[in-house]
Amino acid sequence: MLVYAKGLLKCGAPGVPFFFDKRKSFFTKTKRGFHSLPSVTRDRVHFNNNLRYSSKSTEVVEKTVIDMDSKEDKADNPALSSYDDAMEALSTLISRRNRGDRTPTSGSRDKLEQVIAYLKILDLEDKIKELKVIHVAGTEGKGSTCVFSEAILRNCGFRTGMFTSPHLIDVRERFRIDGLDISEEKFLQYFWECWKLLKEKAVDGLTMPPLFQFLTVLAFKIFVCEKVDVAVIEVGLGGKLDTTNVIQKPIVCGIASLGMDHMDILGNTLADIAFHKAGILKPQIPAFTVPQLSEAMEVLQKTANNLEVPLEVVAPLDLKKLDGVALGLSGDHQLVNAGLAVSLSRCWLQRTGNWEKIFPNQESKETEIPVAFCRGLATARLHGRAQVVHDVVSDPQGSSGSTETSCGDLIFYLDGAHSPESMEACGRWFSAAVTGNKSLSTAVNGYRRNGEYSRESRDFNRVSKQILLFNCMEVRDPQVLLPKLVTTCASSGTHISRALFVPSMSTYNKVISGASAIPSDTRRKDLTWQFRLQRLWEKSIQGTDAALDHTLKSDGITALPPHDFLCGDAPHCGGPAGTQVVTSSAVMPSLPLTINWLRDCVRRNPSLKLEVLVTGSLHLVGDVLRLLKR
Ligand SMILES: Nc1ncnc2c1ncn2[C@@H]1O[C@H](COP(=O)(O)OP(=O)(O)OP(=O)(O)O)[C@@H](O)[C@H]1O
Ligand SMILES: [Mg+2]
Ligand SMILES: [Mg+2]
Repeated sequence: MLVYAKGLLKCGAPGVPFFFDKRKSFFTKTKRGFHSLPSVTRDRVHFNNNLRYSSKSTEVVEKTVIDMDSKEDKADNPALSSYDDAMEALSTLISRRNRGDRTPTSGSRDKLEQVIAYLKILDLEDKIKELKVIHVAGTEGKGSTCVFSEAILRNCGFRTGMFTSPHLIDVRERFRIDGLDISEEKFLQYFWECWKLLKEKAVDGLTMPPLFQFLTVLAFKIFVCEKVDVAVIEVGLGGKLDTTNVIQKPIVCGIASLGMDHMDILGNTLADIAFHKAGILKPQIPAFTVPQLSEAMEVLQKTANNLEVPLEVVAPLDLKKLDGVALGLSGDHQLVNAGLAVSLSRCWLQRTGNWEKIFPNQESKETEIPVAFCRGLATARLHGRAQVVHDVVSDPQGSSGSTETSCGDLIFYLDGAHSPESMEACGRWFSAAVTGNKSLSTAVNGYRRNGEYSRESRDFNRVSKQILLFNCMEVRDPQVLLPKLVTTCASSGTHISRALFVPSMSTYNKVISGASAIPSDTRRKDLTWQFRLQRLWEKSIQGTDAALDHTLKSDGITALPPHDFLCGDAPHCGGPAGTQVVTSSAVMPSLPLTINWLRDCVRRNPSLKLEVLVTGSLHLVGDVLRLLKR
């Protein structure tokens, strides 16, 4: 359903394609990846898609069969494994905490020692000391800062490795080599090498690592074997006790914007959070951060002083210095991340002795941004951060293949904000994007179908509606997140007229790939959380006190709202028998049904331009991208 535009950006660098080809068949793949191994015949391939969905609660997927013995055989011979086998093996490493259970676990202080033990088993303990690392912590903007830094150094001619989290669609997104997700072939090769060694040697006191620890040591394995010049590494959670903090001597450290998230683990004050993040600073290794609230900055500065770290606060990037080039990631907050990335990259080049070689005439012009840096900043890409996707809704009655259909427009604005500060950033970006969208020049971090520009003239006759598609994890506080979003949008002139609350499809106990099957919609879901979100929306944002379970059928499945729910000025009217309840929101039974319903809405109303902000959870954003991609 989706077409992306791969074009030349203003600075002349080719745009990086966002979605890569769907997975090639296993047979092609193994032939390409493992030439020396015996050829594989179809009947030896074992796909384990035998899944059952729980009828009870939050999308828990239970495997009816876990055939791990045969997985071990595949570890001996990667050519026998499919990508799904690797995902299934990975899923067995998911611990309680990954599933949203935040009960404190004991022994986290020993965690880094445990990671070092895994590195020893993989013969990586000394080799990772050779990696030239940029290490980035922070509450918001870590991933974006990493992506900008990686793109800058790649455009300066270096072989780059980047490890970020989380992934949205496929676990390989976490591992980029030279700016591209690692190939399946290489992933499987390194994955099984690590898996096998750890399985063999990790016994008794040292069991298999939990998921994030495994992924981190796998990243080290990949970067060492791929001989990257620079390894850009994002902290998973916090800093001090994070698995990535086994890095002893990075070239430079970055601390992105700090805010209130993961308080259950990091502490309830900004100072507590800053203390954990500052835990990545290393004696005398230069560090950069962005402007922070004084409560956070004091802690960062104190830690830096104790470690004799030169800590520099970097101002947001001045767009004028980019010579008219737009950043590859949208939103004003990205200027903050880009500024940090420029300083990190420059410092990395200087400390590795490359700055003078590459820019012999640039010493005196430190304040200028080299052209290679601009190219990196303009071509950096990251899914689900201020990403715009124009959906292509086909008109069953219209002339097929024509861009001039009689359907309305459906545009998704996707941003994985999930903290109060990022909600504000997201609200500002959404408002600016929908207001500026009339010029149709905003979709840098997104897609545009061919011929889209022909629609411009029709925009005058369209009725634009901004609606919200929202979910968040239960550990987060929607009482803070939702009002932050709505008031930020309102103060920038954007009124969100309707809100849809929907459960995510992704599960916390299964690692899936881009090609994994989309769960069927036939199962019943527990929508208690979504009804709570809706009640909150109606009460504290709309000021209504409606009895909201009117759409809930007796079998526990909600009905979809009528199609005119989004376009008319009159809000949704309905209610239990004999009552009239007026709402500006709805709980949707599932994400696939919601996307289809939105498409139906614009099919039925050619004058409607639906601008859907998808936010609150990176899982939700990833799921929507996955659905739009198909
Ligand atoms: N500098 C910033 N200030 C405020 N919000 C930001 C900033 N940078 C990014 N964001 C918000 O945070 C979201 C996540 O951005 P990004 O992936 O770069 O951060 P992250 O720290 O890696 O997040 P995560 O905790 O999901 O790993 C964005 O979608 C955006 O809403
Ligand atoms: Mg976060
Ligand atoms: Mg991240």
